[in-house]
Amino acid sequence: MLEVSNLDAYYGESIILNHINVSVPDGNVVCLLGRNGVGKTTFLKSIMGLVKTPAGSIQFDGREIIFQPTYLRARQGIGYVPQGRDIFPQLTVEENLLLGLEVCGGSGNIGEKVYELFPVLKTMLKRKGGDLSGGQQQQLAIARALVSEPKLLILDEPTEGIQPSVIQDIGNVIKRLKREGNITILIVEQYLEFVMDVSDYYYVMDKGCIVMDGATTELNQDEIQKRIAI
Ligand SMILES: Nc1ncnc2c1ncn2[C@@H]1O[C@H](COP(=O)(O)OP(=O)(O)OP(=O)(O)O)[C@@H](O)[C@H]1O
Repeated sequence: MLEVSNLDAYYGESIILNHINVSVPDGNVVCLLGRNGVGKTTFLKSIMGLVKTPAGSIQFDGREIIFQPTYLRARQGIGYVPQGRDIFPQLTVEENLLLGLEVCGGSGNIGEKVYELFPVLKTMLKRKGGDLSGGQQQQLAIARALVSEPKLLILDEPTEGIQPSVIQDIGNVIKRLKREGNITILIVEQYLEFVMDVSDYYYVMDKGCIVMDGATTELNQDEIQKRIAI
């Protein structure tokens, strides 16, 4: 589904990512772990075309996308939930969800599926996005990305600053989406238990390089904890 090879990324003249190789197979949930500031968000932004990537390859669904603008990457089926969620606080929940349709030109409807996955949103459609709790905003951001039925869903630290019961709800949604099988998921995350609960495969990043990877079932918690501890 997503094959990233020898990818470099820069902010101005500063190199942030160095020869990154990451593979996200069809139907899998893959997590990228690492300390603060090692380049995880930059990696996700590279996939979306939001940073300078002068070298390497990003193949999505068999097609090279590294030179494509962000809107085309989204239109081809990559849904992105950035860190901090980017909910529009003055718009209602429903209006925020409708914005998810803009990816495919603003046509279509919000499918019932989104409300099945996040029942809490259905009870809050007329509320302002800014009045929701952090956990509800995270659910709204994921729901908004799902409205356009992406093939690949990318989540940047979905558990950050969120209470445990909502983390569990989000984990259950990810597992359900995986079971149902129409989506592939890439998650940047620092919460190891969550990674172990939801993912098939993991990568660890340090100083802009991938330093470890493997199947989640074979993950050595102590070793990873050492690599991601601050
Ligand atoms: N817009 C920017 N301009 C210049 N440097 C940046 C910019 N955004 C991030 N950086 C730098 O790039 C490096 C990688 O940052 P990035 O946000 O990708 O790390 P991260 O692993 O996602 O960290 P965190 O978990 O804190 O989000 C850091 O040194 C950061 O200071």
